[in-house]
Amino acid sequence: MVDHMLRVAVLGALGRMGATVCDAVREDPEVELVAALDADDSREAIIDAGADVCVDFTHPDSVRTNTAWLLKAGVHAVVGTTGLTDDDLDQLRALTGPANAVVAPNFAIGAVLMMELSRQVAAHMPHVEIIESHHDRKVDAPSGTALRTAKLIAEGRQQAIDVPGPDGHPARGQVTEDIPVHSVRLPGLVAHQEVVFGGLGQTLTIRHDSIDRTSFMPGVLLAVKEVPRRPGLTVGLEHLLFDS
Ligand SMILES: NC(=O)c1ccc[n+]([C@@H]2O[C@H](COP(=O)([O-])OP(=O)(O)OC[C@H]3O[C@@H](n4cnc5c(N)ncnc54)[C@H](O)[C@@H]3O)[C@@H](O)[C@H]2O)c1
Ligand SMILES: O=C(O)C1=N[C@H](C(=O)O)CCC1
Repeated sequence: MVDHMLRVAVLGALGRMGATVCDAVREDPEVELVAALDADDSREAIIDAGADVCVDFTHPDSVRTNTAWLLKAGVHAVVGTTGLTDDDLDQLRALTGPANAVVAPNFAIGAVLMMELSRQVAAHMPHVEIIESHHDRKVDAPSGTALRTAKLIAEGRQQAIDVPGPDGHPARGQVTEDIPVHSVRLPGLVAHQEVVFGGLGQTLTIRHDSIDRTSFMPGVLLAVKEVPRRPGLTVGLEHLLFDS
């Protein structure tokens, strides 16, 4: 357990999210920014700075090795970068022990609620498609949030009586967990998602919009403060919000 002000490092500090996280950490009196690193910097600086926790908002290609390195080095990891597969998560889980990790595809509280509500609705309205819309500099599609939403909806659908049959979904988005996901990439957008359910003579749409990257900061700071006391790997911010 940490008995001093929590020392925080940020990987990806020059990026859109990393720079916003650095500002948020600097403004929070309970935590201290001790290292702000980007692609050209050595990760050893995290150790040299005595960081307790490192936040990763880098790139889907680097997040696996960054997180494995942090856990082996005994630094708690808060990971917002998308692209980790279930196999990656299993491998990272096996590396926890010296340190813990919280991985979340979306740190916005509203997005977490959108995903949880979608899981609940899917038990009653299993016919569903996802439309996710992001800024045009985003490197991955579908978004991590959409993939996680599909996984949670698949869990919810297991409670449903009227499960949709395998009708193919021809050429309509990328099908994941038997759910078509449509990805829109446009300048002017930040991060948005609609989960559209259809039933007999009715639809239900759950929509979340991040209109500014500050929307993710309360969730990131919560994870930074919680990760030292959450043993192992925690996937999804909902566990920090809803689990006792
Ligand atoms: N979980 C969430 O709430 C959430 C929110 C927004 C974005 N994201 C995800 O965060 C990631 C980053 O998004 P962004 O918009 O900030 O991207 P970005 O391209 O603006 O920033 C990424 C930064 O990481 C740096 N970088 C790349 N490899 C690195 C490495 N090995 N070590 C250190 N720095 C490295 C880049 O130089 C860049 O400055 C994406 O995967 C995105 O999907 C997640
Ligand atoms: O801007 C991004 O990139 C975002 N990525 C996450 C995702 O892929 O779900 C979260 C929202 C913003």
